[in-house]
Amino acid sequence: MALAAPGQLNVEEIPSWGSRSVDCFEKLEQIGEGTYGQVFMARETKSGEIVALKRYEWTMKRRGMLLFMHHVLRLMTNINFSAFMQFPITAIREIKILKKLQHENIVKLKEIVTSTGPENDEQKNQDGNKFKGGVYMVFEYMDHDLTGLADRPGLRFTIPQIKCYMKQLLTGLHYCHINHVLHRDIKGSNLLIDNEGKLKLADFGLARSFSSDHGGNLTNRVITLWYRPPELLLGATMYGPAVDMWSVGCIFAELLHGKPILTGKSEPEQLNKIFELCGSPDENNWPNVSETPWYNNFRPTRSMRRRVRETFWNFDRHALDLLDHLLTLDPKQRWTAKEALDADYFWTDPLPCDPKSLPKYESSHEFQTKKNGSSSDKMKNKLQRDRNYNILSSIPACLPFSILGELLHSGMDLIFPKQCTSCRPSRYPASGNQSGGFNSNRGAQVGGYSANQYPPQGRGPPYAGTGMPVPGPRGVPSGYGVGPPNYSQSNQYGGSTASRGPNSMGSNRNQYGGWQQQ
Ligand SMILES: Nc1ncnc2c1ncn2[C@@H]1O[C@H](COP(=O)(O)OP(=O)(O)OP(=O)(O)O)[C@@H](O)[C@H]1O
Repeated sequence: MALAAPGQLNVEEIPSWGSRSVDCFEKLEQIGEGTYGQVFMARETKSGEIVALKRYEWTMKRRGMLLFMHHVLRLMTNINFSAFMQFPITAIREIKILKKLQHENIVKLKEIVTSTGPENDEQKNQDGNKFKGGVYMVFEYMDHDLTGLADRPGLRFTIPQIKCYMKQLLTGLHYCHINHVLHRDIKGSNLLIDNEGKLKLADFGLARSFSSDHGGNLTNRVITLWYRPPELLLGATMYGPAVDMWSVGCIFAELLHGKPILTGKSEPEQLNKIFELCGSPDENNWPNVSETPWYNNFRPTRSMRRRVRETFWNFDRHALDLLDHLLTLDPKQRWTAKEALDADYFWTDPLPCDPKSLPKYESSHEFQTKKNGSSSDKMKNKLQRDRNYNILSSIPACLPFSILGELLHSGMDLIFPKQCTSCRPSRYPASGNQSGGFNSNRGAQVGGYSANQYPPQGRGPPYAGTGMPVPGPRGVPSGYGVGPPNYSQSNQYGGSTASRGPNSMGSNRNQYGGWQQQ
């Protein structure tokens, strides 16, 4: 059998997904810890190809439910799961959606492999009812995630580099949105980057399909708190791609500012921080906001004015313009991915750099950078807290049927066109120069990035009116209710010269890599 070239696992030669054992791979190192299991760097023994294995382990005590899930799985993924029926819903979603999405800015799911049976006799004797073993999703290996990369001591992102990453993020997201998929968990640790400078969206465990005529009833407790838009925090259950665009705005500001900008520790606090920065919502800046389910519970008692431009006065005008349109309270007025890609920011000097010109770093994932910074016990506890905070960890216990309903619905309205072609010590400080045209100069302008941590993912307990505390977001001091956020005014990089010259990410402003629009 011919050896697979890197990036080309022998998927075609594999009879069917799920039929191979994980023993075909040699485990090298743990690189991630997610809600349901770990992520490992591994080598396929035959081909030598390096991949990432995301392991799902789930036990289910009730056989009826198990059989039901098996049926659902078969219906939704066309994969025969008979050998490994214990499987979380988030994984079903991820597989189903990733099988359909094929794009250079979306991580490639290559195969699914299994490990059947109990892991050891002790476990087996403890509870004979449990179904043990695991299911592993085999992904192309990516050297970094954005959070891990940005956490590297001394690493500075330049403005062309930030533009390059942002452009790829928007490109991948645009592809998702035109294919009616909402990601619903855009954050740094879900943006994978390889040593070729390619950025890819990952972790589609919370993703779902949508249609424009969708009647609503989507869950509003999705998206990691710091990146969650105001409409979800106000209880909206009818929403669209704009939710992802808010997260993009948060990431963009974070890249330039040097640290996360909206770091609430609870949903009410998060809303308060949003209002302090973006102003209080009213019928003028957000028509029909008063109709959002929790508006009366959370509407600010005092009027606050929008302070985005004055807070980030040190960003250049094009960056500010883009940020202003992304961090727009009203989801209907928020820029789409396409509008953002058309923004002057990406078409003026310094232009986005060529991804290939980016430096090659040693592998860095959030899990590893955190592990290096803390004892392994602390790390375990922290990761456990994060997991507890993730709504998905509670699905089997309290929300199976509602989520399943949503899942089934998503199975019905998933619409794909026939041919879809279409970041802590002090990060990114200011230095260097700017260059125009095709920009391979990474030493140009830079933003700032400094110590802070991401919050745990997802949806916490109900919080209506109470400000119910949720597990803390990784060591962020509370600023709740004590006035505007304390943004440092650093890393100015203004003075762009307008230029529509050739762009390393594509020369025509309105052409995004051969996508099929719909
Ligand atoms: N293909 C990959 N290549 C390299 N690293 C990866 C890959 N996929 C995931 N990782 C690493 O593993 C981490 C966790 O992966 P992922 O977010 O998919 O798991 P998860 O269980 O959904 O996590 P969470 O519950 O935090 O959302 C990522 O942040 C990344 O560092």
